[in-house]
Amino acid sequence: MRTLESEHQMEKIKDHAPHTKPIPVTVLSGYLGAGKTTILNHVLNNRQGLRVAVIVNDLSEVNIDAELIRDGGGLSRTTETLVEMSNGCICCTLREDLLRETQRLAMEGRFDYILIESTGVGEPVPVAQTFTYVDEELGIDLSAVCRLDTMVTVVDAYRFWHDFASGETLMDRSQEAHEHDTREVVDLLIDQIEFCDVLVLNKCDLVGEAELAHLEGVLRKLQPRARLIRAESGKVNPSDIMGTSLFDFETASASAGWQRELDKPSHTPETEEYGIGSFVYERVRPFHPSRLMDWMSSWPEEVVRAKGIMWLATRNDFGQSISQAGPSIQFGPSGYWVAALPEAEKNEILSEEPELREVWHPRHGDRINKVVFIGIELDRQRLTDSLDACLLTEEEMALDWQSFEDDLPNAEAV
Ligand SMILES: Nc1nc2c(ncn2[C@@H]2O[C@H](COP(=O)(O)OP(=O)(O)OP(=O)(O)O)[C@@H](O)[C@H]2O)c(=O)[nH]1
Repeated sequence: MRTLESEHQMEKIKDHAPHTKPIPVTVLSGYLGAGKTTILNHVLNNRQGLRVAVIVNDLSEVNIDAELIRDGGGLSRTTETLVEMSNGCICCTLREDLLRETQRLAMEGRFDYILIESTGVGEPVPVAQTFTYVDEELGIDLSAVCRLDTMVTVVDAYRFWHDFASGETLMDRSQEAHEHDTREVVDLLIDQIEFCDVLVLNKCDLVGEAELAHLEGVLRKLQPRARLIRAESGKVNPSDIMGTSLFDFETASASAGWQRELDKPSHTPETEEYGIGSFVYERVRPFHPSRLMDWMSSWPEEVVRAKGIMWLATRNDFGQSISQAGPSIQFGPSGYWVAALPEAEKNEILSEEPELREVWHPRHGDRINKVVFIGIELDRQRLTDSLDACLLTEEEMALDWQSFEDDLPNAEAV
């Protein structure tokens, strides 16, 4: 059944007359060594006659993955193309090259499909954006010649928790994309997981069933929309990652587990598989900066991911963004509260946004603490109580809020 469906899907791709219809594109992301090249080779060896062009991006000068694909025997030398993009990352320094090369391949008119392997330290959002906007400077509109079909993220089932908890930066591992790259490994893992249509959990041969099921539960919570596929040695059905038509920029941008949780009208707790749960902390009262700082420095270990907006008494005009994944915590100003804007501007926004009017507080406007916590065996009551203890007390509410000590980070957070 699956094979027939899969053949049908691949036939449908071939039916796209390459000269008239935009060529579908799949992008493979995933941290270094997760198995992207292995999957690519497997798919190329099982591509059922599709004419595929491949773009392989490598940070180093020598494009090892390109060599592996050439040696993997998946591509026919005469009819297919392997484009190597080395010495940079297609999500930043080589973005222009990606635009030009993809356009060139699409316009050649001899391919049914384009497969792109991103570097392990690449972020999927900017790569996907490349397909959705018109580059005025270069005069390239990729959407006219190709169509982003599927964003795939490969996760290494064996290394995941190790990388997640390592607390290391890419620089610590000499894996930085450029000299000012200060990203943490865990933030990259999360960015890749939260923005995709298909999650391939690879290297399942190296992990026991119970651990796999648990990891799947966590991934589903972090990314509820994506299709989740287990794989060993990159063996996925090509139709799982090609011709799915799953990609849509806006949908993908709103598909992270925390986002979905925030967007829900009510936050009733759901049944928890393997103890993996989430909840939203919501209070219309500002935090005391030094108590919040103490709270953050002993961050509860059971929280895997937290994201949201915080209201700090000492920064009454700006909402503060909080984004945590494992040991990485990013905190800083994210934008003006509407309530802090000049009267005319505030009224204009309020007249245009009925949803905002609905939640508007008579005294504090849109100022609020709203944070999603995703974790394992979360003790909601304890978390709630400990956060409540960081809010201003009745007495403090009547004091001058600027008099409180504030040593929290003040740089813009992600
Ligand atoms: N045990 C096991 N090893 C695997 C599996 N998939 C891939 N590997 C091995 O893992 C290593 C890394 O695989 P690659 O496919 O090169 O990973 P990648 O994501 O392309 O790596 P980078 O290009 O460095 O980002 C290779 O030695 C593969 O043979 C798997 O499912 N199980």
